[in-house]
Amino acid sequence: MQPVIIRAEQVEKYYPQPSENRIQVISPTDLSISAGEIVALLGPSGSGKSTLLRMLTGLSAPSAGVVYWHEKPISTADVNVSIVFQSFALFPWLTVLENVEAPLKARGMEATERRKRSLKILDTVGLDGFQAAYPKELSGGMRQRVGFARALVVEPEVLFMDEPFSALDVLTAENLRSELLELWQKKTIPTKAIFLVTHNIEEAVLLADRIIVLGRNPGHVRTDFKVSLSHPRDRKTAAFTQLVDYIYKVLTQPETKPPALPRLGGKPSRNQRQMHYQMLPHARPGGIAGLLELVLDHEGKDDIYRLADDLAFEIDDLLPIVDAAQLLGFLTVTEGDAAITPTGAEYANSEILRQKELFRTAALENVLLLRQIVRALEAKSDRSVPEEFFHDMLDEQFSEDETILQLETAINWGRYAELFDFDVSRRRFILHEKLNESEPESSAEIDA
Ligand SMILES: Nc1ncnc2c1ncn2[C@@H]1O[C@H](COP(=O)(O)OP(=O)(O)OP(=O)(O)O)[C@@H](O)[C@H]1O
Repeated sequence: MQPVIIRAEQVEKYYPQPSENRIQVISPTDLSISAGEIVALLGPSGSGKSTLLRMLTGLSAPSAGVVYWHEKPISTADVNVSIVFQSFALFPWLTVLENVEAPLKARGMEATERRKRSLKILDTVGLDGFQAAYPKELSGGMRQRVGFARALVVEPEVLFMDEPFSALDVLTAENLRSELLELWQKKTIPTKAIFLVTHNIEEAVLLADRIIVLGRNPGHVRTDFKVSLSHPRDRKTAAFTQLVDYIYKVLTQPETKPPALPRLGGKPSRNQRQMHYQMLPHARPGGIAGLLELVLDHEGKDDIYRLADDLAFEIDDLLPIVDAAQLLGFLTVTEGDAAITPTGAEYANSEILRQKELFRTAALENVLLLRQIVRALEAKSDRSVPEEFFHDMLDEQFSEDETILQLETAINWGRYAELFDFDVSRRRFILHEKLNESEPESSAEIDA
């Protein structure tokens, strides 16, 4: 067991109000950070990730509870941490070298020693030759390298990062992430633990040894688990995708107790494979069409957070719509950037009947549950099947609430695509007339 460096005991954060009520941001929370681990903190907007980070670093005092640093209250301990911010937070009037020297200067280090250390760390993070440049002369990626150099130059025992890669383009972010991981794994830096706040599930799974998911209203730990995948981690492996799917599911079902972590690695079991296809994001076709039109308006590609901003949506409300568009093959998402596919663009540009046709083809190709419903309906001479039949099937994999939501979504999509109808009073699926009359070839497609 590695020693615990930071331990938060029943820490809370609330803001007093003029009235008697107070705004509770973090409810009483226990959390610790041990040597040797990279901990990623995920959670929806406003769940208190940055607030928790600030309390763990000593930047902000908890309203109640205590943060211990090597078992000493943080207020009296000799704390050695650095923080890397999303916004880089560099001094624009100082050169790269002066920016990196600043924290050493603040600690009273003598000039020659501090220059020597700063030049060495600039070299380590790939900024050799840029000492005399000013931040405004640098690209975002280079600026964040300065941010890392400035954080690492003090040789922090714990390195804190608050969404350090989210302001960077995809390739730069990927590059910096793997360089940081290399420094950490080869022990080029003496840092003993890393604490990363992120919105990016894949980033957490790529880097972290442990992932904590916060819930909100008020902020609390929903789940805290170890990631047992070995490095380097490959996004394309089954284990990686299973873990990303699992976290996604936890984040999009804030009211449900997180299920047990799936067994990772190897071939996914039949159930896991099915779940991968059957977990329908709770989105409506109208929402999907709206999103695609907006992406098309933004020249076919945009950052998901910017899209959420434009729509005045919480990111967590937008994610199921993005996920649905992705599942249908209308959108691809890489590292937070959504790009419309040719079919997606055609869908966004078409009139309603053509849209339905495109949706129908995409749904039958990509959504196992819809294929299963249509196939079952076609197999019946009266072209109708009770809802209960699918309810029982889904019930084996999902909670009761989720089963109902899955069926609601399937009914919504199936009706819109004119694949089938649903008789609410008899709770029965009915094969859509048009499908029988005008598309006899659909069963071949369904069997494919
Ligand atoms: N001074 C304050 N007074 C009242 N409420 C505050 C104050 N500072 C922060 N909050 C609230 O605390 C909550 C948590 O904020 P915090 O920035 O820690 O969340 P977060 O999970 O990091 O969010 P994001 O992912 O959007 O950065 C938010 O609802 C915010 O509005």
